[in-house]
Amino acid sequence: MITPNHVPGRRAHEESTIDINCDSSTRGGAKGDDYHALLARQDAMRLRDRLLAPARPTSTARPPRRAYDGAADQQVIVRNLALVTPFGDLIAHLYDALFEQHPYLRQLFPDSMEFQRGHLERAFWYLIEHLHEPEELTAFCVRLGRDHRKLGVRPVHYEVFASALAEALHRSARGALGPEVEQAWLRMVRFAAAGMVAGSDDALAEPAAWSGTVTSHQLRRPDLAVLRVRTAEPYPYRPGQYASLESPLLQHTWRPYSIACAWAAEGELEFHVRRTGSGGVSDALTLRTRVGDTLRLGPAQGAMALDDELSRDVLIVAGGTGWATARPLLEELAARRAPGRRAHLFLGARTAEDLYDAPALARLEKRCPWLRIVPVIGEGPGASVEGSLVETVARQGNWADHVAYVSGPPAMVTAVAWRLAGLGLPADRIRHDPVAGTVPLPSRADAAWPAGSAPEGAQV
Ligand SMILES: NC(=O)C1=CN([C@@H]2O[C@H](COP(=O)(O)OP(=O)(O)OC[C@H]3O[C@@H](n4cnc5c(N)ncnc54)[C@H](O)[C@@H]3O)[C@@H](O)[C@H]2O)C=CC1
Repeated sequence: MITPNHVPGRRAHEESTIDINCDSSTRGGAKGDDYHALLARQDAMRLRDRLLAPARPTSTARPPRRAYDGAADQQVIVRNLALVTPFGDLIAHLYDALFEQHPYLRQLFPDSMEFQRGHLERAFWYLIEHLHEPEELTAFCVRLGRDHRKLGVRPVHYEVFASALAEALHRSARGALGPEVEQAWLRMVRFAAAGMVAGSDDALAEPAAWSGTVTSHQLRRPDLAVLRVRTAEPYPYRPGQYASLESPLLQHTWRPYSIACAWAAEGELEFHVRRTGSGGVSDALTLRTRVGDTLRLGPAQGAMALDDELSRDVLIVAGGTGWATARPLLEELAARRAPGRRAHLFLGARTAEDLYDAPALARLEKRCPWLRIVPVIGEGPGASVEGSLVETVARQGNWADHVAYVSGPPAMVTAVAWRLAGLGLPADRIRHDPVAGTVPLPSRADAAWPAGSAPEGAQV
């Protein structure tokens, strides 16, 4: 079996710290916590090496690796896709091979691999689609590598992954895979891995994951909770970004939730969670989490932050708990809006009671005369007479000169984004977080969700 000691190109300081094949018996009873303690020690050594090494540019400033001809590999891979699709089978073979070769790695993954497989499939499609754009691909992989630290993934695992992929490609192609196709796939994955390692290296000075204590838990609707969480260490983020949360009730299962406050007053972050079914993270966070419980948070992510220059009027369209993304943006706007600029908030809710954060809305409305708030109620008392959220937005303004921020159910985000694009708003001014689904969006911001995460209710 491959161990880190056999992995080519591995740096000396990685040799002594982690044996990825270790299990509880070989580690004298070491379980997941000890594994993460080992990783933290390894990170500290990598950081020390880095600080003592001569200065080098960060990944964002790093020039693209010109030697890699991604476009050529893209052609080879695309021409031979039939050999290894559907990816569902390839990915099943891949994880089988990975866990056969390195059983210890199984404990880094959730019990159910369903989401994981979906994410990897999306990641493969994303890689293949962007292989001719190395800069964009590198930026994506750098972000992914930073995020993967929370999962316990370390540089050495990428080569192990490539080896399992090679095995899976052959199993999928049933002996018909030539060396040209195999090598194109492996070069693609190693190119991505190099970006992820760079992202992980750049993030060495921050925790792989933040520990947070629940300080408040309010059930605002039978299926909707507002939680406040105080992190042990400062948690850097920009208003509009999201964090992946892991509950101790469902280890290794992470779900993204917007950080619903612009600033962490007294070190506390706010999250709004709608329960989407039984047994999942949203179920744990709404119905089975109490004050005093500890959650883990991945690094803040997402491209929904306000521009540095606020030179345009702003349109915000939010549906349901998508309000959690909208609220911090408005709070930040209230603090640094350019004189004369206006903002419009269209907030969709199933019923009037589902406007679950009415006091915060009322405060904003009172404080911000430049803000127009349009609640769009789906049914019952106060139901909108203008139709759906999308229709109401389309009817109530000329949005072509605005910058728009859209958050909510994936189908809503997709519908609003297309409608706004149809009304003349350029795609690069329609901002939204990644949307898992099969319908393409007008912008190209719909990159794959980070591994181990998916929006609650996402149609992966
Ligand atoms: N909790 C959080 O921090 C965040 C959650 N989200 C996502 O927002 C969604 C919120 O779910 P719920 O609160 O249950 O919202 P919901 O299902 O109650 O929908 C809220 C509103 O969105 C609109 N809408 C829903 N489906 C639509 C469709 N197919 N087309 C057009 N408009 C539609 C309607 O106006 C509806 O009243 C989830 O998918 C979640 O992943 C997004 C950002 C942050």
